[in-house]
Amino acid sequence: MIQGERLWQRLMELGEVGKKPSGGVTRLSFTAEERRAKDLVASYMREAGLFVYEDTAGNLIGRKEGANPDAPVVLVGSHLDSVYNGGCFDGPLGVLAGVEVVQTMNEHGVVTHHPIEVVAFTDEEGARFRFGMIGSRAMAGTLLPEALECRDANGISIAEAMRQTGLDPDRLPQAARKPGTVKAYVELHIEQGRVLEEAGLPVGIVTGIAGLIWVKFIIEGKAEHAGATPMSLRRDPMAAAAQIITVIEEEARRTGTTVGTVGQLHVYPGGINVIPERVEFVLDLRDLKAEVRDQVWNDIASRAETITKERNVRLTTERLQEMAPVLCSEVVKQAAERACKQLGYPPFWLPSGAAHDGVQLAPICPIGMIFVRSQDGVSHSPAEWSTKEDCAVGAEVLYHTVWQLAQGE
Ligand SMILES: CSCC[C@H](NC(N)=O)C(=O)O
Ligand SMILES: [Mn+2]
Repeated sequence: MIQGERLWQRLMELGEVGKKPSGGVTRLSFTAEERRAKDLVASYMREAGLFVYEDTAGNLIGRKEGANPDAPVVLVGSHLDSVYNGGCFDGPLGVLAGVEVVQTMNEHGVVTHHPIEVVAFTDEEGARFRFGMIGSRAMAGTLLPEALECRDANGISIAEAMRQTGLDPDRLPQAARKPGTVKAYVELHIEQGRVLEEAGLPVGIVTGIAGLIWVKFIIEGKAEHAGATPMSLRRDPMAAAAQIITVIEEEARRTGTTVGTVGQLHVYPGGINVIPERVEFVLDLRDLKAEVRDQVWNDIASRAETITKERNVRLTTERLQEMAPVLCSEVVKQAAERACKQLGYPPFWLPSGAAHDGVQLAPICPIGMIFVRSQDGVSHSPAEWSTKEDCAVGAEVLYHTVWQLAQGE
């Protein structure tokens, strides 16, 4: 039913927006690149025969009316923003597959009981500010006004960034969906891991989404001369940071299910011949079980305290964001299972180590996800890749899943 070639062409065209000479895509929220991406996707949505609008959080939405326009809407989509130097599938595949699904329905005169809305959520990745999922948090009504004071590396707040793109942050709460107005949320996404590739399957059904915490570590010591300061007299925050990052790896490995990463580290003042005054880094810690993740965090925090006391440096930690693990709903999983069987693909269930907007929507509606195989499991990199065939299979499974959810009462 769906047109795999059209989906692929749109994916490749959108992938050029924000592409850097490195071949990676950088499309941060509330930037000119993201605006260009939204304008391009809005044009696809209009080609698909959708009513296109943006809500007050900047979420781009294309609506296909239902036989009963007052029935709760079936939401399908993902995000268009990226990490720094990312790939062209993480996010865009889910949005463009959603457009492909409703365009195919319109082209075949398919009318569903429920309206369907394709959504491109604002800032899922959290690459620009200290937390992510701004658009889906706003839609769920959980984004507090004070969160908009959070600033990026250039000191620009979310509120200012919104104003720069023509949005009024004071109106953001209007993006919240009233309880009972969303029947379900379904997202197609690349797996970003290698489980499907190991299983030799193009698609999988997501059982649950891992819960994460992002914690900023600030370690303050004493800036001194690298050559004239004996090792025994130093209060070196970099050496402490190195020891703590090694502890993070040790503690995360211990459970076999937890993952701990430090991908961002800043050194002040940053001179080759200067023992640093301050070192800052952010821990990304995740597990499918909150209690396991939190126990690992407690162990890391306790050992970090001991290390910094022994080294006579000052440790401050700041929790930037926290998301509880979320289980996908039976109603969506079963619809996806029927879709796989209908299309001749063995249903295969797997968890998501990556976080997704469905985590934010889970309190207001049933959520579910379908994964498409990632080549070598690579994501958040220019090497991120899925084949045209696998993307088409994913979109086909999404079509039959959304169709079932939008038909029933
Ligand atoms: C704001 S949390 C970051 C979300 C991001 N999601 C994906 N799919 O890469 C991640 O899992 O890193
Ligand atoms: Mn991502």
